[in-house]
Amino acid sequence: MKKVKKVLVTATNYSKYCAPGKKLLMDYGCEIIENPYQRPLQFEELKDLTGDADGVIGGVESWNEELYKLSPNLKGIARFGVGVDNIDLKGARDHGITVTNCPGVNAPAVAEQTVSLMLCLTRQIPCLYNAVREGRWDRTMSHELRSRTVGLLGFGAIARNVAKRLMGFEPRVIAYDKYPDYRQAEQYGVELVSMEEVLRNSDIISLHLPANEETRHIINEKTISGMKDGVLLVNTARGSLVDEAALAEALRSGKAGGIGTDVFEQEPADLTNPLFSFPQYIATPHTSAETFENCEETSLVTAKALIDIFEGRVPENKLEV
Ligand SMILES: NC(=O)c1ccc[n+]([C@@H]2O[C@H](COP(=O)([O-])OP(=O)(O)OC[C@H]3O[C@@H](n4cnc5c(N)ncnc54)[C@H](O)[C@@H]3O)[C@@H](O)[C@H]2O)c1
Ligand SMILES: O=C(O)[C@H](O)COP(=O)(O)O
Repeated sequence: MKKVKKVLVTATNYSKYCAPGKKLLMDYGCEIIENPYQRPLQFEELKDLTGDADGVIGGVESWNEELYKLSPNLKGIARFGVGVDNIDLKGARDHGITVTNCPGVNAPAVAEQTVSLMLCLTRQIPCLYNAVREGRWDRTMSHELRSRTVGLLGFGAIARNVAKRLMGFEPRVIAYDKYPDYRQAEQYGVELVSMEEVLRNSDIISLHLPANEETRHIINEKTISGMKDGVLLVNTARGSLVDEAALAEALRSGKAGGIGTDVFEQEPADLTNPLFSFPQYIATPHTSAETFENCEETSLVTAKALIDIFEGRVPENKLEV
């Protein structure tokens, strides 16, 4: 008889919204252990849960050598998303653990939230809502996106979905990517330029890069000084891409006209962070990918990846180190 596989799910929102993937795993004969907290797990919590897991459907918690040693049965980590900056991939390989992610699956959801943040900033919707509630009939003027230049840093799956969704608003869209794909850029009506040109020419800059040593604090005092006065910044990628102290200074000096973020250097967000004192700073709690549609699709991709691993097949979305 086939041994029951234990699957630890650390990704949040799984129990309610991931029925298709959950069913696939249960039909295969898996026992599912879910994240008892609706937040990223800490090491101490993980180590108590991972001991006899054969597979993990992972969120943004950290996976490292110490945890791999405490997880002798672990054969696969299926990342419930794209970013794998939280997973020691070499360590996983050395312990015979296959890691997969879900490239492109949550891109429509994240792009939609990115464009929503852009619109909130350009049309100043949160500030104006507060004004109405406080009895100020503040008929502030705004720009339309059709007169703006939007600059994308990174032109991968999410950035392309942003460009596609922006088309109807008719801005000029420029982008920088270390590995430029000119055919894709043409398809989405985007001009590929240098990073300096994105910084210098954009009214709105949106970040769509992976988090790694090279991209850490890519938005800092120096790069901000190369931006237009009054620039609007949107970050739905990772908190580590920005130096939050430099962002606060940019808002204080007026160099930045507004900042919209879904991600933070520390999550959950630290409310003592000076950024929260600026009304032009708007934030969501890492929810860009939290849509019903994405959760269902991602649950299927992650379930299929783990079943492939349990069956000894190489999943198509296996990450190479
Ligand atoms: N807020 C959320 O919920 C959420 C959801 C999904 C993804 N993300 C984050 O967004 C990031 C981007 O996601 P994606 O699906 O577009 O990934 P992707 O891999 O499709 O795109 C990333 C792009 O960045 C480019 N790139 C890599 N390093 C670069 C560098 N140093 N300089 C310039 N370009 C570089 C790559 O060539 C690629 O085109 C993910 O890595 C993840 O961290 C956040
Ligand atoms: O990298 C990602 O895809 C996002 O951060 C979404 O991951 P989460 O749903 O686990 O936050």
